[in-house]
Amino acid sequence: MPSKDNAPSSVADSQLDGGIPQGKEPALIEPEYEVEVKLADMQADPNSPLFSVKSFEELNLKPELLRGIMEMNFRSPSKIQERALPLLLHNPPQNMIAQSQSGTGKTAAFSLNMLTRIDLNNLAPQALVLAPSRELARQILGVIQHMGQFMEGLVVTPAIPDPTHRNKKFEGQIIVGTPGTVMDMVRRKYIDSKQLQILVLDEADNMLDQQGLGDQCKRVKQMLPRNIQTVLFSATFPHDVLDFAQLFAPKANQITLKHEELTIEGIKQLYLDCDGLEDKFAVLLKFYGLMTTASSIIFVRTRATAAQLEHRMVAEGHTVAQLSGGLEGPERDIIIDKFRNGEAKVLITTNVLARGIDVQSVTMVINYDIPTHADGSPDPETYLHRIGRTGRFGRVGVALSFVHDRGSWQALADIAAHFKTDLIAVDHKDWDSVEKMVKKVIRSSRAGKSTKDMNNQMQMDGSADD
Ligand SMILES: Nc1ncnc2c1ncn2[C@@H]1O[C@H](COP(=O)(O)OP(=O)(O)OP(=O)(O)O)[C@@H](O)[C@H]1O
Repeated sequence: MPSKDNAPSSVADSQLDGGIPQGKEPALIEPEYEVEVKLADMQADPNSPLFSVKSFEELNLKPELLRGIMEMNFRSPSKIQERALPLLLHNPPQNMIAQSQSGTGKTAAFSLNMLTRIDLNNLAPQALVLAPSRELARQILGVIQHMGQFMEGLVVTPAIPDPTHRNKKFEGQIIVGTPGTVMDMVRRKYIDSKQLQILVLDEADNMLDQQGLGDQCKRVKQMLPRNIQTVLFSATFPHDVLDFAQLFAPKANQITLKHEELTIEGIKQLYLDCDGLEDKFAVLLKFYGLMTTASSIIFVRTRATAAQLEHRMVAEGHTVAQLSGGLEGPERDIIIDKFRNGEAKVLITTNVLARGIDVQSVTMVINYDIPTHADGSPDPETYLHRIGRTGRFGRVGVALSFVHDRGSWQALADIAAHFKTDLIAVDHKDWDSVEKMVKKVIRSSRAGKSTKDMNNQMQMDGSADD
């Protein structure tokens, strides 16, 4: 990010001005990144071919599970799947702490391990997944069901707040839930924990955060069998949380990312400098005048801002949906489902949906408020998770952050410095170039262009094409 005194470079100057050819839809290619593998067994060689696979077939999966993967159109494992799966599936089961960029297929990695290890003839819970939001828990449940669709007898059960599921046992080989509900249900013996063999924490750094869900997750774990295989996945593991993660999942095999590999090259990170709060809203409206068809998520800091923004945007004639923790569960389910199926194109939300949500049509993430911790300091992890709602599995996407005063500008500059990335300034006095850029990314995304296709094309074609 340039200093505030430097004249901002307009989007017209940016890389985004390459022309994208229309043509056949290519297979998506994961962005390049390196992972570091540290094995619990110090004698073993982490680079041994035993601990990496290049195809799903090499994993000796059950045929019906392999069929499920093919049905999902997964042609080959992603990098995290290549490295994590042999370690997860190895016997005797070992704990794992694994980090990989957003949208690179962590869900499939931990789901395949569970689907491989469960006994379908036994309806007692054998694997438990904890996720930080009901939306993410429901999404993970959907992935497991999709992947296991040919496994006869498979039952996957949600454990999220549900008024229709009172005083009933939770049956099913795999339970996916949020920590509060799971803690309550295990304690009251509605979830029988005796035969649980696997515990997965998705978004593990968030789940182990001592200021937030850490206490609940710790209590759940204390009620589970001692030798349970504990699997922790996230795109981010700040150092202090990693220390606690190592206590939570002792002797774990570890897969980590280099710090500078954290941001995804397919997500074009831009920012817009506004003249105060009212101007910020006016610029947002103007921006949405350009954005007619693509799906986007607008992140704000508080529930009150989410509701207010919804109200004001609707009054201006925009069709938007709003989801925050203030709404009841079933209402939240309706809203996210509407967004997933494209009925609502714009979703205004808080950090409740910052993590994990996978809606491939999202081409744009807007940080209307820059993410900060409760004490007001910048929150780079949340920034990374928020922008990771676009650019999924090698797709292209745009993350646009609004700054409106010295404080928000500094917070964004600190976040950019943290990830050693440059943010490109959008000149909102030059709406023509903004419009061109937005349309180009939307078009590439719709055509299923991968990051590589787009970057290659940009190198070949330096000038604007429309
Ligand atoms: N091997 C694969 N081949 C093709 N697509 C895949 C493969 N693995 C996963 N995907 C797809 O990639 C997308 C992102 O996967 P997933 O939601 O698991 O990402 P993630 O790493 O958990 O991201 P986040 O950190 O945001 O939670 C999904 O739509 C999924 O279907």
